[in-house]
Amino acid sequence: MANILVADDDINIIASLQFLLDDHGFDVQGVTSLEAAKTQLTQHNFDLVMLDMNFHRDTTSGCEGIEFIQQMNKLLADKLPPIIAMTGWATIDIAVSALKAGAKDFVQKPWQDDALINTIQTQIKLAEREQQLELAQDENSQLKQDLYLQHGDLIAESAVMQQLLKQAQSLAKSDMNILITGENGTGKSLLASKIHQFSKRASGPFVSANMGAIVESLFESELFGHVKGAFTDAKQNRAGRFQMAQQGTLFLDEIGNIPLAQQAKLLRVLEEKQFEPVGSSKTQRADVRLVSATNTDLESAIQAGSFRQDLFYRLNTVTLHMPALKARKDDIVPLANYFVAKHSKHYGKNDVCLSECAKAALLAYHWPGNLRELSHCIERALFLSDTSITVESLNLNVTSNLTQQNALTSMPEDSITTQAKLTLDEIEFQAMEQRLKHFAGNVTETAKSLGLSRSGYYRRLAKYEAQ
Ligand SMILES: Nc1ncnc2c1ncn2[C@@H]1O[C@H](COP(=O)(O)OP(=O)(O)OP(=O)(O)O)[C@@H](O)[C@H]1O
Repeated sequence: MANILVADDDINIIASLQFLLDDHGFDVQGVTSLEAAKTQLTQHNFDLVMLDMNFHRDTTSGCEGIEFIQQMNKLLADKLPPIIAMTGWATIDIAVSALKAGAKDFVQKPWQDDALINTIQTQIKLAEREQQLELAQDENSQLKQDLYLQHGDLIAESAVMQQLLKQAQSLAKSDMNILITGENGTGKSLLASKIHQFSKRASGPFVSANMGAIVESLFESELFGHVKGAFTDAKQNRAGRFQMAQQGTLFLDEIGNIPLAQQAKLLRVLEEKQFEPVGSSKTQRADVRLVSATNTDLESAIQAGSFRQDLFYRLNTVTLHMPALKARKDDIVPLANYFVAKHSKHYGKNDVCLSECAKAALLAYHWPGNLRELSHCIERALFLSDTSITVESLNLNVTSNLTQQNALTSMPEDSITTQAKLTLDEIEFQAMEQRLKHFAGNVTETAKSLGLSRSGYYRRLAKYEAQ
């Protein structure tokens, strides 16, 4: 039901509008002064304002109404609902000035009921459409980010992955919340996007948010959005992930990283299926299917008091575990071939293949960084290879930056030349990758040793992955 504020010093006008609008299903709040109108507008959400232009018996200039519109536009900007100016007979100049000041339309008193209702409905619809447009623009940029996930191929030849996919496919049809566990780089995000594609919500958006990369002070704004002016840097209305994911799937990655204080806020949305953007008291329905992922042991985190048990139960109606790459050996060579094809295309190389010895080496390696490490390992090897990827070009025995230096010095001359052609970004990325290997895939330790926060680490990683 739409809420309408009627501001007029004549209580008869308020009463008759209340009567008429009530009859058409609107909720009406009446005020007889501009001060009261200002209080209402700053403290509550309205869908429309009907504003008289003169509030003192002896004034007919309309200046009071016009000044009020200008003042409210400055104060509330995008949060200001559409205003319809009410003018008396023969005051067309006032109506024009009101439109110039920011009113959306005007009606002349005495009004015709049908025309008035029509004007009100049109303005409310237009305002809604404007809001949806803003939301769609935010969604578009988010969807572009997620595109690579939506179209990513998923290689799963091992029995364990076949079984997991079958399970995911049947669970996807329900609307249950799903928790995906597994080490970093095992393909949790990719599985989440597949669950979305298998689900009834496939035609809706797939929106992801990395909880490890969100600064705590912006947590609510990121998830639930904010309205302009809600805090110092809130220059525009902004849709949060829950709004962007309406009728689709929201993927919360690194769920174990949500600070305790914020966990309560997420829990409330999951329990009540509704939320309010920061700075707004307008409640919105959360029509999303939640898939979350973690590489931490949430049950231990619950024991340690750093993760809420009630939130855990809300998130994991069902749990899917992504096995580490070393536990699905049958996938290693098909995945390596897939990455060779993918990166070859990117670098314009043709007909590069894995030597038999290289395949054996890939199978023997323990892959602490899982598929992400395999992908980067193949990409780097492609740089160094012409027709065949050899064991040497895979460079698999390196366990620290120091040994990486040694390995570099023992490389053939032309390989060093190729390394020397790497950009600073590529060198930095290699260093991050080596460090991750050194800490056996533990992101917290890796980030700490590089002097980065976890979120800083993920931001850099995301930058390379987008390249
Ligand atoms: N089965 C698969 N087939 C092909 N590519 C895959 C597969 N699984 C993962 N990948 C690719 O490996 C990389 C890492 O996967 P993804 O980001 O899904 O892992 P993750 O477990 O979510 O990692 P993190 O825990 O670090 O967020 C991505 O580039 C992804 O496209």
